[in-house]
Amino acid sequence: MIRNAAAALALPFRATPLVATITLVLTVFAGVAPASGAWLTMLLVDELTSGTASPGRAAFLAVAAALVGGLAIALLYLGGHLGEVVQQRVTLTVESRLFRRVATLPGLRYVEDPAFHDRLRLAEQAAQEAPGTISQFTQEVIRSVVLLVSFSGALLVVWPPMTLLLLASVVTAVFARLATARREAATEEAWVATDRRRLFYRALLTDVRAAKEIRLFGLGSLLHNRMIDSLATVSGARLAAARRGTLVQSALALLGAAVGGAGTVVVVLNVAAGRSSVGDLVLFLGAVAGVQTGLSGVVLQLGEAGRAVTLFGHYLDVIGTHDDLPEGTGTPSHNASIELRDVWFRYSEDGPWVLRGVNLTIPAGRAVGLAGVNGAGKSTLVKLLCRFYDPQRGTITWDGVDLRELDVDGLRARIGVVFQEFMAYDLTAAENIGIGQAARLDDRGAIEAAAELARVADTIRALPQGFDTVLSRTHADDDHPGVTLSGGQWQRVALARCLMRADAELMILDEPTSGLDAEGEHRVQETVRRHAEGRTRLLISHRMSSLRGADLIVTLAGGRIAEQGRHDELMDAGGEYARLFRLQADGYQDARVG
Ligand SMILES: Nc1ncnc2c1ncn2[C@@H]1O[C@H](COP(=O)(O)OP(=O)(O)OP(=O)(O)O)[C@@H](O)[C@H]1O
Repeated sequence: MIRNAAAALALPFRATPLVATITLVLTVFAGVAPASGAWLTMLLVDELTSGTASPGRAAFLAVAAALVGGLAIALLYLGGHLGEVVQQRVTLTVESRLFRRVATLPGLRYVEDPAFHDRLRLAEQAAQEAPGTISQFTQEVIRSVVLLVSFSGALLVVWPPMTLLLLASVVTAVFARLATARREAATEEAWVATDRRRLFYRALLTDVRAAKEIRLFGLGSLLHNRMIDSLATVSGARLAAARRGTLVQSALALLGAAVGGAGTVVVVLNVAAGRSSVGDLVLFLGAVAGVQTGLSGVVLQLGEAGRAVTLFGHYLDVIGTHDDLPEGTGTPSHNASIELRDVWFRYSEDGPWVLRGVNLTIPAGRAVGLAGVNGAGKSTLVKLLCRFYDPQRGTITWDGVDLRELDVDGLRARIGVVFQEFMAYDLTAAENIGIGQAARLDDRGAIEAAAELARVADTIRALPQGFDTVLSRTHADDDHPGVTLSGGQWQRVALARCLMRADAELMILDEPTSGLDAEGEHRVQETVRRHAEGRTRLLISHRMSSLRGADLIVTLAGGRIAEQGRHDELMDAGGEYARLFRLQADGYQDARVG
């Protein structure tokens, strides 16, 4: 808690040292002003009721009291504005640090972990709320501490026990508020998973990709009910926490009023008995009102700040998250010969093994076809080659060097991939292709050449704004009307994106032509074959005919390599490959086909 609060408090000074310091100084002045005003008013009342009042002195005191009052208000506004400046800078700093950490996580472990997403949501919430809440609270505390100290000094002069009584009620209120804040933060943490489901249903209801199924299967009410149920559960829990907090606050406010009232009676009796002056009474009333108002502000904000500080811990956790893969430093050679030795892999410690001792050589410059039933582990193997995870046992080497020893960005720069679940970005056609090599995002020649290779260039040129057409209906506007491509056209765009990496030594194509029409598939395969000649290729497909021309065909079954060889060898062997090949070939037999 203390570590979180210290880090949160240090943030404004890190984000904008000068403005934060000026704000701090102004805040101290703003705290001193009310007590100075009350003191001057006491002197004025005593002057007027002394019986020997000097008009010049009285007028001076009146002007001074008015000036101090005006200055206090001006300082309050100025401090408020500077506080806003600090808050904006801090928000920028924390958001930047948070998402830099997320953007630079090398592996997929955290991104696939729901607990990490929950922490990230809490961290983002804290990053947005905490700096403002905490810096406002800090200002309030400084102002109130100065106020409390200065008025306590004044109270000590009038009636010392009152100072102790007020301080005691302050300490009680502070502890009660902190306990409530902790409960509120715990509520937030406990319900974040439920809230995640609410957001999931909410996103589904508005997702254009889900819209067809939601309508056809009539899922609208179901999803809506689930979303509202999640919301009701979370808001019920929040209300319960808030209710307890309000009860405690009200009780404390009554206690404060009783203490103030009792003190006032004592001082009034003292004035009536002639032991204190009327000025003392004025100062006392001003002090009690000032301290109670100031403190109720602090105590109210204390709840918000306490909650923000607790949640801020998640922000510190996220930015302090260690890489999910150990860092390598080696540069991969240009010779992409790949070797898997007894590779075992599973997605979680208690999950089933997906790969169970895979041994495979992918020779440099050769094409290897990979086949296997659904769930055999083909895409998993691709993810290991891209080093999104490390195998639990065994090694994968690139030209003899373990992937763990290579710089991960350097390794990935040498690989061009069409993933089975490729992304369709809501960007222009040129950007959708160019991001395959971000450094050449503006190289229109290279982008068009890649589109030609993937045989999608003519389709794109025919769009309303050619390569500048936004491939999205969601993010289009009047000036940039968007279009929706067909599934096969998108697949060609993804292939063009992969082909942007003209110098990639390893090309991985995971079902790259499954959505293409028969002629398109044939042509694309021909073009890719010619273009990728001499590079190491891993081709995954359920269409056995696509793999036929590969230098080596491998089938995965039960997490192991079941067979490998050239097409003719595997057909002669009569194993799983031959069985699947014949099955698919039979599907094309028709007496009318010559
Ligand atoms: N991110 C993940 N977390 C946990 N399990 C996963 C993950 N991705 C895949 N799996 C599991 O790993 C196994 C292999 O999946 P993989 O996607 O590698 O199969 P595949 O051979 O590519 O299948 P398909 O032919 O259907 O594309 C499956 O049982 C799947 O449920």
